[in-house]
Amino acid sequence: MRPDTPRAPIAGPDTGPASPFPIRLSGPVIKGFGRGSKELGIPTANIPPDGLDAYPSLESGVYYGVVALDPTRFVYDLAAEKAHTVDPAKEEAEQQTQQQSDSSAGAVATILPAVLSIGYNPFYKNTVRSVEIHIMPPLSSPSPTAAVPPGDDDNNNNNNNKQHRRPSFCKLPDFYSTQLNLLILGYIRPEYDYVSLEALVEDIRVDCEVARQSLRREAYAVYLEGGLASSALATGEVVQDKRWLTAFSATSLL
Ligand SMILES: Cc1cc2nc3c(=O)[nH]c(=O)nc-3n(C[C@H](O)[C@H](O)[C@H](O)COP(=O)(O)O)c2cc1C
Ligand SMILES: Nc1ncnc2c1ncn2[C@@H]1O[C@H](COP(=O)(O)OP(=O)(O)O)[C@@H](O)[C@H]1O
Ligand SMILES: [Mg+2]
Repeated sequence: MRPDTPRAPIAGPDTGPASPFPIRLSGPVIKGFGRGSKELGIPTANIPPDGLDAYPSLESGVYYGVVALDPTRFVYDLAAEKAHTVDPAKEEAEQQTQQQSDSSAGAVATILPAVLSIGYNPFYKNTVRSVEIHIMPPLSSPSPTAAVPPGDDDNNNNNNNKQHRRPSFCKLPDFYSTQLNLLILGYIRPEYDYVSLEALVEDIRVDCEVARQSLRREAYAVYLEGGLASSALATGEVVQDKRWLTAFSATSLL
């Protein structure tokens, strides 16, 4: 059960990802148990856990990192702060008629911050291990999971309703079967069982904020979109990791 202790606002060393991080994981987005969006209001993109075989001592728990999705299937427009999916069949037809496509011709993947859980979801007592990734808006956008200051709670204004506003989480258009690349950069906490669904949701909300604050540090921000620009911490290894993160083979169109 979750211990009744306060949460640290940042996780992992300030100097940047320490061994075994960064860990590269990749796979198509698969179906989970269908609880994330429906029960918790927190969609999680599940990928097969096979890639973890290379890290047999990696413990179950909550981690933060950065993700990219195959841009021939899913486009996140940073300037417009909007996302849309691409229908591969339509794209192919357009390419055959030599028309220029706005979305996928030479499209480059956008890197976004993420928080993820690896394990058996003790609250739900799963018997199979899952890797579930919640993608967040860029750090330059307002955080949907920021704590609501006391008094700003809509449901508590002007009446005696004791109900608190449920936190909102980032919701994107569905991108099942799209190839997802993930770099895990740090560990946040173990997975717990909870006294209630609300307590689980609140801890995941805090995980999102811990991940965002942790990724804001220079040695982690270099992994994000535009993060290499002026940093002395942008080493050759970081460049290689980002190249891997945003590389998608043409076969993922099939
Ligand atoms: C950041 C994060 C932290 C999580 N922490 C826990 C946890 O401590 N205990 C738990 O049982 N499940 C945890 N979960 C998993 C949720 O219970 C899970 O996302 C939900 O069951 C949805 O599963 P589904 O994708 O199969 O629908 C966490 C998920 C995320 C994204
Ligand atoms: N911010 C987000 N992070 C991850 N997945 C998202 C997000 N927004 C929408 N999705 C979509 O929601 C799906 C996951 O929803 P979820 O309720 O967890 O279903 P499942 O149990 O099938 O994983 C993802 O596969 C993806 O298509
Ligand atoms: Mg899921």
